[in-house]
Amino acid sequence: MLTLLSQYRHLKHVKYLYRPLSVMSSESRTGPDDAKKPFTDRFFDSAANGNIEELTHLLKATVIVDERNDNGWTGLMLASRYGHANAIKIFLEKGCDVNLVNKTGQTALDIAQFWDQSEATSLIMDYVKHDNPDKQLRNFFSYNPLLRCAEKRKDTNWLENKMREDSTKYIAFCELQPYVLSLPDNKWKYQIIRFCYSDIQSCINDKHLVVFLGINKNGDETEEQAVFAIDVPDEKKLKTINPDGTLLQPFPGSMMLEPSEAGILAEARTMLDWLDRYKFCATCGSSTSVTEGGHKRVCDNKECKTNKGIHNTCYPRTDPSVIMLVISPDGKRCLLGRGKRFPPKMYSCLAGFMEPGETIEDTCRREVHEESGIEVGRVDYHSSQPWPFPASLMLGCLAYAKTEHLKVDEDELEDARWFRRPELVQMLTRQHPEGLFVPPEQAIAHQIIKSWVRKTTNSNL
Ligand SMILES: NC(=O)c1ccc[n+]([C@@H]2O[C@H](COP(=O)([O-])OP(=O)(O)OC[C@H]3O[C@@H](n4cnc5c(N)ncnc54)[C@H](O)[C@@H]3O)[C@@H](O)[C@H]2O)c1
Ligand SMILES: [Mg+2]
Ligand SMILES: [Mg+2]
Ligand SMILES: [Mg+2]
Ligand SMILES: [Zn+2]
Repeated sequence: MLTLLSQYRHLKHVKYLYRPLSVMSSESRTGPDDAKKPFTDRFFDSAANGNIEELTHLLKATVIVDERNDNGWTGLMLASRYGHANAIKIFLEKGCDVNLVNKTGQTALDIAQFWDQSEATSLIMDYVKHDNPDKQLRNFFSYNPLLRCAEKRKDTNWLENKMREDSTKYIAFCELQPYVLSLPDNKWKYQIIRFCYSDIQSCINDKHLVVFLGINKNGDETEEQAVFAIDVPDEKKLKTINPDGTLLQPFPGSMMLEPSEAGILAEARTMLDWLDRYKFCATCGSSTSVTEGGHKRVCDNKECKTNKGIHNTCYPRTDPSVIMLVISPDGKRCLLGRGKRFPPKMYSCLAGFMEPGETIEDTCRREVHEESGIEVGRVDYHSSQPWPFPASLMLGCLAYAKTEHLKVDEDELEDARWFRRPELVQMLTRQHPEGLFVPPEQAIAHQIIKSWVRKTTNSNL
C-alpha cells in the first residue's frame, strides 16, 4: 500500500492525468460543444463536476456505471475526489462496484479519505457496511413480492373463504396476457389490474382456471391479503369490468412492468399455462381435476398409477435452460450468437435446454459445442432468471473455451462471433458503429455480459 506521502506524490501526478476540463477552467459546466463530446468524456466530467442532471441522463442508457477512463478512474472515484455526495448516492444506487481500483491501486474510498472528503467517505463506508457490495444479483422476473404459502394450498376451507374476502385480489389473464393499465405518468410503464371478488365473481366457475399465487407480504399482517390469478378467455368480459384496461403482449410488454409486477407475472403466467396444457393425464389420458389451489392436477381415473404415491406429472413443470457467456481461451473475447427469430442486429449469449441426466456444466459444454463447435472447459455459475415463456428457468453461467475455431449450427443460429470487450460495451450502451446490440437489461444475457465487462475493467482488453 502506498505510504500517504508517496501516495500524495502519485495522486498529485494522477490528478493531472485526469483533467475534467470544466472543473479546471471557468467554462460553463455543459458548454455548447459538450453535446459533441463522446458520452464517456461527458460522463467523467459530470461525475467530477457533480452535474446530477447530466449524470442521470447518461446512466439511463448510454454509459455503464463502472465505465473507466484511461487511468482506471470510475465516475464514483471522481465524484469522491471532489466530494459530490449526490453524485456518489446515484452511483451507489446504480449498484456500482465500490471495490474497483484505479491504476495506482486506489479505491473510491481511498481517494475520498486521502482528499479529506468526509461526507464521501461516510457514504461509501455506510454502503460497504450495510449494502454488501457483492450482494446477490436479482434478475428481472425474480422479484416476486408474494409469500407463496404452500402450506395453505391443501386447506380447502381457507382457500374458499379467502376467495370471497373483500381484501383478496385477482389478476386476470386472457390468452396468457395479463390485463393491465398503462401508468398515468409514464405510458411506457404498465401495472397489472387487481380485481376484487365482487368484480370478477361472474368469471369464477369450474370452466375458468384459478390459481392461488400467495399472500401479499407487503400487506398488513392481520389482513393476509391473498392474490389469485384467473384465466378469462373472453377479453370482452374484462372490458366490461374495467374498460380502461388492455392485454399486455409478452414482448416487449412484460419488460415494461415494474420488477415486482414482473415477478408476479412470472409465477402466474407459467401456472396458468401449465393448468391449461395438462387437462388430461400424461400417463393414462383420462381427464384431470384441479386441486390444491391450482397447484396440482389429479387424474380422474382412480386406477391410474399417478394416484398411487407421488408423481411429478401432477405438478407444474419448469424447464431448466442454461445460458452462457463463452470466454475465449485468451480471456479477451466473448462469443455471442444470433438466433433466427432475434430482432435484426441483436446478438445474445448461447442458450439451451437441459436434458435428463445432465449437470448444468455439461449442458453448457454440449449446447456450446452443438451450436458453435467450441470446446468448453470450466463453467462457473452466475445467476438465474425465471423465463415464463412458457416455463423456462434460465441458469446463467460463464463458460471458459478451450478452442476458438467456430463451426456454427445453421439450423439454430444465423451467426455467432467473438466480440472484444470495447465492442461489448458499445453493444450494451447501444453505441455500436454497426448498430449491433445485446438484449435489454431485463434479460439475464445482458446482466452476464455486463458483469464480465465490469470484472475486466482493469485490463486493456
Ligand atoms: N433470457 C434470455 O436472455 C434468453 C436468451 C436466449 C434464450 N432464452 C430462452 O432459453 C430457452 C432455451 O434456449 P434455446 O431455445 O436456444 O434452446 P436449445 O438450444 O436447446 O434449442 C431449442 C430446441 O431444443 C429442443 N428442446 C429441448 N428441450 C426443450 C424444451 N423443454 N422445450 C422446448 N424445446 C426443447 C427443441 O427442438 C427446441 O427447438 C428458451 O426458452 C429461450 O426462450 C432466454
Ligand atoms: Mg441448442
Ligand atoms: Mg440454443
Ligand atoms: Mg438443446
Ligand atoms: Zn391417469
